[in-house]
Amino acid sequence: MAELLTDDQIDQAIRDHLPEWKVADNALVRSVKKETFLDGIRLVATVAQLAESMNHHPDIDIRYTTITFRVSSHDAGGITDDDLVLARHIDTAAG
Ligand SMILES: C[C@H](O)[C@H](O)[C@H]1CNC2=NC(N)=NC(=O)C2=N1
Repeated sequence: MAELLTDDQIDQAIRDHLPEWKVADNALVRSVKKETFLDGIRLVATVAQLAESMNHHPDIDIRYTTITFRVSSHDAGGITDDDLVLARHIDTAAG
């Protein structure tokens, strides 16, 4: 199981690599606004494949064309490197 990151490590990672993300309730959170509902669903499907390949899964909230991803390591009870990696993959998929 990946090690929990410190608040400073998380803040540094957001500053350096994940500027679209914020920390809320011990998780990384980002919303993505797509042009259409189906564009959003396609993004969800892409992220789902990535998550399965990593065996690390985001919480996903779908509201019309806005998709919100919430990423944390359930087993570790907070934010780990696995979450940073998944967040980077989500950014790539989101375009
Ligand atoms: C049994 C299975 O490998 C675990 O439950 C995996 C599944 N996906 C997961 N996803 C996330 N975000 N955190 C986990 O701790 C986690 N654990």
